[in-house]
Amino acid sequence: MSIALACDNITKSYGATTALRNLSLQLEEGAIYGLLGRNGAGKTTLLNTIAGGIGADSGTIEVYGRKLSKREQPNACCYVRAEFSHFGGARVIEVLQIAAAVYPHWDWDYARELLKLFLIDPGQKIRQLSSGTRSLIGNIIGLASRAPLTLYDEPVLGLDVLMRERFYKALMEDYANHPRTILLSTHLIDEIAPIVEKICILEAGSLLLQENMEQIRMSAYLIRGNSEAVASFTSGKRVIYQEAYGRGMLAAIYEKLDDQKTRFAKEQGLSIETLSLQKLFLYLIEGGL
Ligand SMILES: Nc1ncnc2c1ncn2[C@@H]1O[C@H](COP(=O)(O)OP(=O)(O)OP(=O)(O)O)[C@@H](O)[C@H]1O
Repeated sequence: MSIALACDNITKSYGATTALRNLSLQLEEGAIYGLLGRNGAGKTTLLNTIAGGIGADSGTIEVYGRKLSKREQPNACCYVRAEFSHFGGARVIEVLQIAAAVYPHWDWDYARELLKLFLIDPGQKIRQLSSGTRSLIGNIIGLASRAPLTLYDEPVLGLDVLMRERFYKALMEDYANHPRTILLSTHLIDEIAPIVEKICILEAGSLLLQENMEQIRMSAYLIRGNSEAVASFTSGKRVIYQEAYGRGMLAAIYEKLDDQKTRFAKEQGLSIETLSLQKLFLYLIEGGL
């Protein structure tokens, strides 16, 4: 599997605030990645640094094996910012014409299809659109650009549930037909869990976890029961969070459990549940263990 993006040891500070701290990250070609992190974790700074909008203080970025110079905007990359607010006086169609000129793989038929899907009048001016619809313009550009590396910063921010579902479906379908590398930040963690193949969690400017969703589904569990039994079962396993729970204990673990181990836990009177991505995220951040 070849590497689409390699960030090596990136640090970026804004005055006294360090937004990215010695961050290293590799994205494989042909995969959808979810970029998670709480407010201020550094997601936008990372995306904007990759896209060349911000220069890192140190570290290197390679896109498809080519090292970028500071603030270089990689040709292969389309970066969709959180709130599309450019060219307020221009009409939607004019903005798409600009995008068509910028992105070599642009697909006009698909862009028109997306305008219909998202119920957008191409003759309307950007500044007349609601903020959710403006986000959709950015998403149309991200999809129709077919850029080999597409970065979305909170693409569903401000979208109603219907438009969110339409966007997720369009993303999945188009990705299936035109595989590329997509990195997508969001706070709606459980919504993107079925869509992304891998996740990257940022915490305080560093990469806390990078993992396949498949691996997460097999490894993230919540164990509940009598304190001694929980302690004994989780001993030697990666416990990411624990707390007193009623008269017993609750522990979130990150460890593959085979049928034998699950059976054994149940025999000890413990309850075992798989953790959703959102819960895993919460326990990782809360626990810090
Ligand atoms: N232009 C700026 N000047 C000063 N500090 C900044 C600037 N942009 C970001 N920061 C700070 O850098 C840190 C990372 O911010 P960033 O916007 O990258 O986080 P984020 O993960 O995208 O957050 P959110 O989920 O809230 O959008 C925060 O502490 C933020 O306050």
